[in-house]
This record gives sequence, structure tokens and C-alpha cells, in this order.
Amino acid sequence: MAVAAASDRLFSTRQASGRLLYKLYFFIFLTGIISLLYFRLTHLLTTTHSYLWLVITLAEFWFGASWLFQQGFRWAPTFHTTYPEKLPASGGLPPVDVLVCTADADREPPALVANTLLSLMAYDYNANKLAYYISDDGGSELTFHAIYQASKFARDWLPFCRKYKVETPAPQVYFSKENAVAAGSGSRSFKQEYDVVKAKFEKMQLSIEKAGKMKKVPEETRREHKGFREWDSPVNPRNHQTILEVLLRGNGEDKDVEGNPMPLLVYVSREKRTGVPHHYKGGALNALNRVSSVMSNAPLVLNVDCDMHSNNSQSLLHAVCFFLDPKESHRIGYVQFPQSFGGITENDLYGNGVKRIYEIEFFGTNAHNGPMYAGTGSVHRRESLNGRKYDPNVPIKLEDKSVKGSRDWDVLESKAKALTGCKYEEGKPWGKDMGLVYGCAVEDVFTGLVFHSRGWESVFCSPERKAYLGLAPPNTNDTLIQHKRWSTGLLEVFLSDYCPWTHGVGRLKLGQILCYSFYTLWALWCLPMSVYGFVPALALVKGISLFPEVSNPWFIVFAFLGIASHLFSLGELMWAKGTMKSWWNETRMWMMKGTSSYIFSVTVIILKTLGISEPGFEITSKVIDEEALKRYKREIMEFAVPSPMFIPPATLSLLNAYSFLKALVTLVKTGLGGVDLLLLHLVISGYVTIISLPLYEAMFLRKDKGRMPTSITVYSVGLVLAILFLSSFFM
Ligand SMILES: O=c1ccn([C@@H]2O[C@H](COP(=O)(O)OP(=O)(O)O[C@H]3O[C@H](CO)[C@@H](O)[C@H](O)[C@H]3O)[C@@H](O)[C@H]2O)c(=O)[nH]1
Ligand SMILES: [Mn+2]
Repeated sequence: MAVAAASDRLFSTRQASGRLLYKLYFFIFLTGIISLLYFRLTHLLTTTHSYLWLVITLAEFWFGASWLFQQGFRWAPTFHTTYPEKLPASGGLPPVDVLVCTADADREPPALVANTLLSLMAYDYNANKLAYYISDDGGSELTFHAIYQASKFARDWLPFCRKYKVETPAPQVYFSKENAVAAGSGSRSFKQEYDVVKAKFEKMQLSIEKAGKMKKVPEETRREHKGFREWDSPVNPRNHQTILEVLLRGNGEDKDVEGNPMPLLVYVSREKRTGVPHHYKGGALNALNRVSSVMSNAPLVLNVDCDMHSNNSQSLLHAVCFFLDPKESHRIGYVQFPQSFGGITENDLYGNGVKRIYEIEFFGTNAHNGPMYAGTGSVHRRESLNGRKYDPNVPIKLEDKSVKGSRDWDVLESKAKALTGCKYEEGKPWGKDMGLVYGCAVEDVFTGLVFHSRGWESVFCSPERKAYLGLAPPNTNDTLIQHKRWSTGLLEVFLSDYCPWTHGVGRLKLGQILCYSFYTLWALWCLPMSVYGFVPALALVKGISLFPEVSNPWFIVFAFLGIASHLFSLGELMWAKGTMKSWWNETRMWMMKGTSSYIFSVTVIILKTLGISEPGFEITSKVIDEEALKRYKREIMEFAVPSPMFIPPATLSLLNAYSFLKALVTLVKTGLGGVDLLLLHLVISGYVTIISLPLYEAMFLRKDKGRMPTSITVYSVGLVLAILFLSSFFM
């Protein structure tokens, strides 16, 4: 093989500077952890409360282990830069099939789906090389209607975007009140066109909104497209025939208002039958994969969730740089863009901006075979998606085997329909050796791990202008439920045949194993977090010390680890342009997830192992009422629903407040002598108490609808009393 000249390269790679300093910090911190465990173990038998001591030691051991896993992200942050200007002209670019998923017209408003679709259709790319497939697991006429309306509006929207290089290419954002810049500037002809396109957009929005309110599509619209006839009799989302409609014919057959070709657009709602497993999103994507293989069969496949619109019309070009690179492209299975979110408040109340993952950690994965597959904003090579293993001896090029020539769309529709039957996959390798892998609530990370185990590399591509902006859960309950799904799914990955500790050895790099260990064992945080939340507080109530006194030299080790880890995580988030308060909020949510989502997910996994129940996919709601939105914008935590997820964190916060205040009162009465013995207990309980202030407010002070439901407060107070009572038997 000829060696590629540096000037031909389409991307370059560099590592972060200052790594020597980081390594120094690493060794000091590691020494700290080892010393702490040494202290714990050597004092285990001499302390009066050995079993409490042991429990705390195990918790600290797991904190230490998690820190070690995190080194996979921290050791060598690695950045890629792409050179799209060096790409061949648009005729030479590879075709791309874009797969979009939606599942529930109530939780995922049709207008949102239309907006996402339009933003993706506006890519700066040769329209003849693009094909769009949307999977609707809700089988909803309202969603179909919205997509139909979008296909009509696209005839104006796409040429407008192309002509004026529109960014953000999502019409809902571009025409929003907040985006006054767009309307205010530009030539007269621009303003004229802007007004025309905006009016058409508003008309489309109105028709989608109206249909949504009436729960019905007007008859005159229904007559415009044969697809609506599928809903002549009601469609049950869990039991229906395949619905598959070509809305825009590609291949230059449908044209926009300026006479340019439009990309192909196909609506698919795969067949569902009661009792036949459909494998949620993984099943939906595999069905789209097959449909696309007969209709366009592009060598690259981008998949995006319906709640994540494109924010950068250039992102496909960035992704293609990796697949066309003359030197390293043959190893790359997929390109992952970060998940970024719109509408996150300044201090990211629920930590859902996930900056730490996508602005810090994922760069670290670039050093060892690349990031996990995050389920949205990822461009896959069709071949790796379809199960091909990477073979270093057969470097493959991106081959264009796409469908060419004129097409009979009716024939293609029926051909594709045959591939979406609910029993089609029976006895076939789909879900195991082909496509997205089934059997786990995070089909994305699982599938990525399987690809990595097959030898493929991935790359994390993070252009300056964010590639996608999504919707994050805007309340406590949805956040905790989402994290329950994630941590459950991740633990399923760890317990699967692809466990990074067994199957991964020899197939994955060490750093990669560390990264996968950190994520897949996320749920186990619940153990050390609950121990640290409950044990020191209970011990404090009894005046039992489980930490070295201040006058003991070992105290320094604890103080150092506690302070350094907090300062480090704060510094990191500030580096990612977070605020001090966002760090504080993130820490609070971390504690709440640790004692809620993760406990629930461990329980779910135990139930699954015992064969009692199977975890599903709880879709996060993408709608918010006006009152709640106001509170969200003011960064007031939303509880509102009597969710069992709130009980453990509420209990924990109350217990710590009680023990902290009780200890303070005792200290005042008996003098400060006790501080020497109990300082670390006071610090821990005080810390939990202060970080829980919004919870106390929600339980006892607030009157609004978002407050903590009284039933949860009552349960939690009851639990605190019970725990205090029970603890007196073993402390
Ligand atoms: O039966 C289903 C369930 C969900 N979805 C779609 O899956 C996507 C993700 O669902 P969402 O409720 O938005 O979950 P999130 O927690 O926001 O999703 C994150 O976590 C998922 C794994 O749990 C990944 O698949 C996603 O890409 C990732 O963004 C949405 O487009 C849904 O329409 C389906 O198509 N079919
Ligand atoms: Mn989502």
C-alpha cells in the first residue's frame, strides 16, 4: 500500500498538553487511595465497630476502583481535527442514509419530529446522495401527517437553507422569537424570501398543531396522500400491519421549488403483534436498516433520535473526512458526535447537559479505539453495522454499492414491506450478529462494544459548532428514570457475553476496558453512595467515630482525597465552561442518582436474573407544561409526582440533617472537645445537608405544584424514624 502524504490526510490527531502534570497528580492521588486502604485494613480488627468499619472500607474501595476506571478517560485526552475543505467535490462524496426514530406521539410531539427531520434534510450535501427513513414505533397518523407536511415544506426550506447557508438548519429554532438575528439582517431579496418561507413554516406548524389538538387529520389533507388510508380504521401501536410510504422520491424525481432534486424520504412503522418482541429502538433501527438497503443502500448510515435536531449543516462533511481518509479510514467503524442539549439553564439544574461526558470524557476514549456508540448522532459504515469483522489483513475502502438507476417506487415499497414484518428476523442473525444488538436497554453502548470487540475503531468528532442539539429531561423524575434505564442497561452489558472483563480481554485495549468498566458498572455506585449517605450519619447520632481524629496523622490522607477529588472535578467542569453552581447541581444529582436510579436498576437486574420481570424502555417525555417550564427556567427543582424514585434521596437528606443538627447541639452542650473525634462525620453530614437544601424546601416550604408530594415526605420521615430505631440494635 502506498503511504499517504500528510497533505492528503483528511483529519489529524493530537493529544492534550500538560499530561506530565496530570500523571504527577495521578501518582499522588493513587498513593492517597492506597494509604487510605492500608489504614482501613490495618485498623479493621482493633476498632470497636469492625463491621461498620468494614462496610465503609468496601465503599471506599469502590470509590477508589471507580476512580481507577476513570483514568481511561483522563489519561490521554485526544482530539481530532477534520479538513472538509480537502474533500472531493460533492459528486465524489459517498451516499448517506439517515435513520430517525420516534415512538410515541404523546411524549414526542409530531412537530418536534418534523423539525428534526427538516434540520437533517438541510445538510450541505448532494441531495441525490441522501435518503431519509423515519421509523414510527407509535404508528401514529398524527406523526405521519407531520412528516407529510414537512415533506411539502421541505420544497421551500431546502433551497432556502442552501442559498443562505442557514444555521441553525432547524426551522423551529431558526424562526423562533429568540433568533431575531436571522430576520434582522441581509439583503432585500433575503428578507422577502425569509418572510415567504417563514409564513409557510407557520402554516405547517399550525396544521400539525391543529391535527394534534383534534387528534384527527382533516379529510381534505387525508385525500392528498394514499398513505393516510392506512388509518381508515384505527391503528393500535402494539398490534398493526406494516405501514410504509415513500413521501419524497429520490433519484431526481421529486423536485424543490427551484427545480433541484430532493432527497428520498420514507415513513416506516414496522409491523407489531401482541406477544411478539419488537426490541424497542434497536428493533426499529434494524428494520430501517433493511428498508434502506433495498431503497438506497448507502455505504454510510447516520442515525439520529427524533428529539435531536441538526445544528450544523456541515457535520456530515466532517464525518465523511474520517471515512475517506487515505491512511486510517479502513479501521473506522463509526463516527460519534457529542450529544449536546438545547434549553439547558445556566447552571444546568439536573446535570443533564452531560458536559462531563461529551466535553471531557469522550476525548479520552479517542486514545484507545474511540468512544462508545451513543445512540444518536453517529455515522456507521453499513458493513460494520451489518456484522462484518475488521480484518487488519484486508483493509477495506468505503465502497459505493448504492441503488442506482430508475426505480419503481411501488415495487420498492412492497419489497421493503416484506422486510419489516414482526417475524422477519426469526431464525436470522439480526440483533445478534447483524445490526444493533438486542437484549439491553442501552442498545447503543452494547452495540458499540460489540463493534469494538470485532476490531473496529470509532472516533469522537466534535466540531466547534455543535452538530446536534437535543432535549434533556426537564424535571427530577424523568432524569432519575432516564438514569435508571441507562444504568440498568449498562449493567446488562457488563453481565452479557460481551463483558469487558472477560470477552473484552485481548480484544479491547486496556484503556478501553477501563472506560467500559466505568460506564457498565455505573449502577454499582449505589453501594458506596448509600453507605456514605447513611452510615456516617447514623454513627454520628451515636457518637461513634469511623474516621481518624483530626489529631491523627492519617486524617491528612482523608482530607487530601476529599478535597483533591472535589477540586479536580470542579476544575474539570470549569474547564468545560461550566459554572460553579452547575458543578454543585451536578454533585447533588449524582448523589440523588446514586441513591435512587442506581438502587432501582440493581433491583431491576436482580428481578431479571430471578426471572421475575424484564426491563423495558421507558421513553422520556419531551413535553412540559407552562408552569413547570417557568420553574425550570428559574432553576427550581421539579418533583410534583409521587414517584418512589424520590424516597431514598429524601430519606437520606432528612437523616443527615437530623444527625448533623443533633451533633451540633451536643457539641454546644459538651464543648468542642468532640470535634477532634467526629470532624469528618460532621463534614460529611453537613455536606449532604447543605447540598440537600432544595429538597427540604420542596418538602416543607414550597407551595407550588412542583413541590414534593406530601405522601413522599411522610414516607421519608417515617423511614428516617424506622432507620434510627433499627440502627440502635446494631450500633
Ligand atoms: O420502542 C422504542 C423506544 C424508543 N425509541 C426511540 O429511541 C430514542 C431515544 O429515546 P428517548 O426516550 O429520547 O431516550 P433518551 O434517554 O433520551 O435516549 C438516550 O438513551 C438511549 C438508550 O437508552 C439511546 O438510544 C439514545 O440514543 C440516547 O439519546 C427516541 O428517538 C425514541 O423515539 C424507539 O424508536 N422505539
Ligand atoms: Mn432523548
